[in-house]
Amino acid sequence: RSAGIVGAPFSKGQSRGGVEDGPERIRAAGLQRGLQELGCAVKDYGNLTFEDMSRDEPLGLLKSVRAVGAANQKLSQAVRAVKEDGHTAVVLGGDHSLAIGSIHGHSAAVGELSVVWVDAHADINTPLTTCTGNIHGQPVSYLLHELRSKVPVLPNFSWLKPCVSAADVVFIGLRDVDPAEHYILKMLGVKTFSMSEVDQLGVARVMEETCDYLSARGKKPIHLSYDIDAIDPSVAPATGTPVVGGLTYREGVYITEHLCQTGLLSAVDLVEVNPLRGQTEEDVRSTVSTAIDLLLGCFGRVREG
Ligand SMILES: N[C@@]1(C(=O)O)CN(C[C@@H]2CCCCN2)C[C@@H]1CCC[B-](O)(O)O
Ligand SMILES: [Mn+2]
Ligand SMILES: [Mn+2]
Ligand SMILES: [Mn+2]
Repeated sequence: RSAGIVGAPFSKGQSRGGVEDGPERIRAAGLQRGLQELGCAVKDYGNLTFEDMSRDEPLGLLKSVRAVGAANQKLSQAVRAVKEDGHTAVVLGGDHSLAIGSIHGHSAAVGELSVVWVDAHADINTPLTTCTGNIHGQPVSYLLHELRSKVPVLPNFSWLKPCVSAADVVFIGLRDVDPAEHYILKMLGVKTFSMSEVDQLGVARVMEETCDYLSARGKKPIHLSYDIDAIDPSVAPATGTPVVGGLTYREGVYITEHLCQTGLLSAVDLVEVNPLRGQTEEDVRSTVSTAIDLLLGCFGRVREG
C-alpha cells in the first residue's frame, strides 16, 4: 500500500475557527510514522494554500460560497494528482465541505466510485434546505447526480459536476439529521445505518451489509469520508458539532479495519478535527489520537498486532 497525504487546512464551510489546524495536529501526532510502521509507503504532498477571499458576501443563507468553491476546485486537482500518482489519497481537514473537492477529484481519476460517509450528520442539505448556511452541512447534495436540479450554479463552482449516484452512497453513524435531509434520504432511497441500526445490528453486521450492498453494484473504488464527530464526544470531543450517543472508539476503528480488508479503499477524508473545541489538552490529544488510529485502520493496522 501507499498513501498520498494532502492537508486541507480549510474552515470556511462552517463558522468555528480552529478546524484549519487539523492537518498540522494530525501530522504532529505521528501519522506518517504510524503508516510507515505498517509498511506503507507515504508521500506527503503538504498543505494546500487557500487565498483569502476579499469580498465573499453571503448568497441568501449560504456563507463563504466563493471561498468554498475555490478551495474545493484546488483540492479536486490535488486529489486527482495523488490518485494518478497511484496512491490511496488521505485528505486531512479542515471542515467537511472539502469532501466536495476530494470526491470530485477522486472521481476524475477513477471514474465511478462508491462513498461510505461516516458521520453524526448526513451533510446532504441543499442550498435551499440548509438552516445554517454552512456548506459543511451540504457537500453530499453537490455531488449527487439525482440532486443536480436542486443545486444552482454558484460562484466559483462552475468547475463542479455531480459525480456520484445516490445508490452508491452508504451513511453510517447518523444521529442528528435535519427534517429536509431525512426527506431527501428517503426520497432517494439512500442506504443509511443510523446509530439505532448500529445498536440494533452491531457494527460487524453493519459493515457486512454495507459491503454486500456496495459490491452488489460492482466493485467500485471506495471513497471513505470520515467526520470525526461520528465518534462519541467522550472520545473525540474536539470538533465543531459534537453530538452525544456516537460510535465507540472500537466501533469507529472496526469500520476502517473492515473497509481496508475489502481492498477497494481508494481515498479517505478525515475531517472536522478542531483543536480549539477541546476544553483541555487531553481532549485534543484524545481526538487527534483517535483520528490517527482511524487512518491507520484504513491502511492495515489490526488490533491483534
Ligand atoms: N445539518 C446541520 C447543518 O448545518 O446543515 C445542522 N447541524 C447542527 C444543528 C444544531 C441544532 C440541532 C440540529 N443540528 C449541523 C449540521 C451540519 C454538520 C456538518 B458536519 O460536517 O459536521 O457533519
Ligand atoms: Mn460531516
Ligand atoms: Mn458531522
Ligand atoms: Mn462539523
